Amino acid sequence: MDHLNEEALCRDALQVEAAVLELDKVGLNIKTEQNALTRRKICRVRYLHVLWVHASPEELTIHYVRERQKILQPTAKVFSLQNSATSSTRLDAWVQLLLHRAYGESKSRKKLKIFLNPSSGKGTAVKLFCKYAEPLFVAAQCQVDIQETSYSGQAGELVRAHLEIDSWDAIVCCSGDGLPHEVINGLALRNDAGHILRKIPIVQLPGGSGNALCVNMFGTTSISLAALYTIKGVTHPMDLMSITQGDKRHISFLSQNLGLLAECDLDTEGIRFLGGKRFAVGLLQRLLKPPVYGCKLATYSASNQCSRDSMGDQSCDQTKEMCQHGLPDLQFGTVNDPVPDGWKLEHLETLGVFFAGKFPFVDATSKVFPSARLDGLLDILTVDAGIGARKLLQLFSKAERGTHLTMPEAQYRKVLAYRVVPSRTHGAFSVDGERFPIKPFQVEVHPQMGMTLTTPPIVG
Ligand SMILES: Nc1ncnc2c1ncn2[C@@H]1O[C@H](COP(=O)(O)OP(=O)(O)OP(=O)(O)O)[C@@H](O)[C@H]1O
Repeated sequence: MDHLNEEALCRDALQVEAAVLELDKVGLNIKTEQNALTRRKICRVRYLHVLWVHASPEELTIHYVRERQKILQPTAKVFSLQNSATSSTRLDAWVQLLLHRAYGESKSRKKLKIFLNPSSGKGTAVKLFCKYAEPLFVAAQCQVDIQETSYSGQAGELVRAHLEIDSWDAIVCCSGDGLPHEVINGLALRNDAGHILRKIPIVQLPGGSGNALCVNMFGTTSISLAALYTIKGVTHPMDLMSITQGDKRHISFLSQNLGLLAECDLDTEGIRFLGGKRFAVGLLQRLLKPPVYGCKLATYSASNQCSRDSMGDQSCDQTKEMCQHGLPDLQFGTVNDPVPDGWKLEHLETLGVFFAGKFPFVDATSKVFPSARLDGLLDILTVDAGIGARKLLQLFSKAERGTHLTMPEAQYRKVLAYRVVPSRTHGAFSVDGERFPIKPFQVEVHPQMGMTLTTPPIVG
């Protein structure tokens, strides 16, 4: 390396013993010489994959991941600085530059509260976490506080009572969508719910059968990629919803699902070992004789009044102001109040599917709400039970790509709030994938009242 001295190197390159480390637009290039005369070997590491870097007077260590088929393997390279002429100031500046490019806007060395649900999905969440996610958090120097839940409700109790919750950079649920639902509802019971829900990102590592939060925010079902995106993720607000039923108020972040598709989820618990495939099995079992879930539907939509978009940030700011402490007041009252003026009433006597949601994907492969976004509105899909097996199958196979809305049988609405009064008293109704009783319910959106993490821009 004699031909390369420090002056000859630009600010982005660092000479260490037997190697030159260069930072270009997309990553770090480690150029090592094979022997004194011959070719150089170049190892390229994307900034996304750099987890941590630290330097002592003797050596420089770079922790990064190697990606093979969506599985990330943490690894480290150590470079001797013994005979290096590089000054410590320059070394520090280079390390800071690399860390800055590796993390961008994302906070490095996050403090993470991690809940593992041993009963999620096929029951492998804990094993998968230990094998594919934890080593990445360790290599990235995250402070992790890991808790395997012992019973349903424990994570909710803990986040409700925890005094120093403000110090967590994210709450990570290695689970299905039920545990994030539980955590959000635990936070919602705090006196400072409005502040905390808005501040602390809730993140999912895919450990269940649906894993919709992870798929929507990180675009993956790989647990190691989701762990990397948690390490490198940037904060992203999410709309939350209040659902009132009887005298209770719950918070929902994902969906409300009544009828055929809820049965495919809730009534297939016996074939849990199939993982995500149990939804498809449930659908095939019901295709020829889909259940009928007639209901009265009242909706308050963007066309009834100005849309949330045209209201700009106003409604969001109002929610912010209202909920600095506990939850905001309900704008449309509860399900026990008379239906507010100006709502549109429909009687869907032969309804088969009622599905309302806030994110495009409801599980890893079903893009039921292709136009759902952070707009303060809720998307609703209804399908009549009498459309026939062929059309039903066509509709749900198209939903994989979100192209089902071109079918006239798929009724799609965007609303600010709605109420459903089911005709039945038994059957399947789920909120964020969790079973709820079949009773009248009313839902309204709280724009940007929640927080999560999304993939950093350097994912490209
Ligand atoms: N240790 C535990 N034992 C039993 N149930 C638990 C435990 N910890 C959490 N739970 C409950 O398990 C329920 C389901 O959790 P989760 O969504 O993580 O799994 P899942 O139902 O398999 O996933 P999916 O929603 O993707 O199907 C939640 O209501 C949660 O409160």
